[in-house]
Amino acid sequence: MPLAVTPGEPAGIGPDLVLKQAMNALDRPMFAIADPDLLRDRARQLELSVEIAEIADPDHLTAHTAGVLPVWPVKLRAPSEAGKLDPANAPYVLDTLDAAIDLALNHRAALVTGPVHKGVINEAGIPFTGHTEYLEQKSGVEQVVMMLATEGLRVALVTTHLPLADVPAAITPERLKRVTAVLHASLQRDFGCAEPHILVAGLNPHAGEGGHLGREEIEVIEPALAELRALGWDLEGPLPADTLFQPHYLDRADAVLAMYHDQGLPVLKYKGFGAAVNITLGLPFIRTSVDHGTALDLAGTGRASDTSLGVALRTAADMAFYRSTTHA
Ligand SMILES: NC(=O)c1ccc[n+]([C@@H]2O[C@H](COP(=O)([O-])OP(=O)(O)OC[C@H]3O[C@@H](n4cnc5c(N)ncnc54)[C@H](O)[C@@H]3O)[C@@H](O)[C@H]2O)c1
Ligand SMILES: N[C@H](C(=O)O)[C@H](O)COP(=O)(O)O
Repeated sequence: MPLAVTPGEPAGIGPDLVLKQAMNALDRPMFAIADPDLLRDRARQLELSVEIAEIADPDHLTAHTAGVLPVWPVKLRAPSEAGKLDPANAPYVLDTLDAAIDLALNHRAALVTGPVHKGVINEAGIPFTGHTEYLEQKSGVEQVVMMLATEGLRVALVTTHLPLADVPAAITPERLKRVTAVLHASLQRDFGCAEPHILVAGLNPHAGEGGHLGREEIEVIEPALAELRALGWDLEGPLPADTLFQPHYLDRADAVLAMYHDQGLPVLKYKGFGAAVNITLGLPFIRTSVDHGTALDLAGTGRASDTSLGVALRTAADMAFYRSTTHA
């Protein structure tokens, strides 16, 4: 199965990184879903000699040729300049995603996404909080989970892109159980963890300090974990988030479940920014992504690092291989 790559925001670094990766010898075929002229222009700007080869069908792609980027064409809505956002191209970004989702749902590709600019999509009048939520909605599954991974650490999130003030109310026993179930199943299915050991963070400082610094641990998290432990699952917590990210806990853990975005991701990115991958668990197809944003300051300069895109491509390829060999 080939890897379908959406470069994301056309004014960002996504197109640069896909072109850079196309120069490499990749062990699985890759194609971009994008405007071929955007990629030709960006290749010229970066002085990268990549041949843009338009395709009508990704099914015949059997191997990657270094220096050639097959492209499933989707037209820009307006001319795009590196570093300059234009809300007119927000629908283009979603067009590329929709084309990719359609292919992935039909088992014709695994999806690897470049960074989109959530703000400019909203400025265009389109409500959009992130790929994760968009993919959940488009594929009709009840619950997906955002997990970022780097060497030695996996961090999954109970809540994703929502204002901090809305986080406590969003952490319900039902959500916690659904998210933990998706994480548990994915660790078994895709990462070879037969009996996943999951560290669960508390929500409040010191995991609520016995109820003196917040009651969500006592009233929501502990009862939900007790129900899941009755299934035989190896869940440790709720643990104070400030002390759980240390070898004493991490050495025997398969993943950390953080309650919200900025509880878990700063630690993960401090450890592995540029060498991490964002994986959406619970979809009916494989989706990985980069660990960074659109970096408008670097678009078209050649100074953006493509290492995280490399990790995202390898992770998607490894997951596809693992699933094909384990018939998962
Ligand atoms: N996968 C995604 O779609 C994704 C992920 C994160 C952020 N975003 C979006 O990106 C936009 C900008 O976000 P931000 O400014 O917080 O984060 P950012 O990752 O774009 O930039 C943060 C800093 O890291 C640097 N940087 C980022 N990627 C780099 C790379 N590949 N090589 C070298 N340096 C790099 C940037 O130059 C900047 O200094 C926001 O709209 C955000 O929502 C998208
Ligand atoms: N939360 C992600 C991160 O910090 O890297 C990022 O915003 C991308 O999220 P989506 O994959 O949902 O767009």
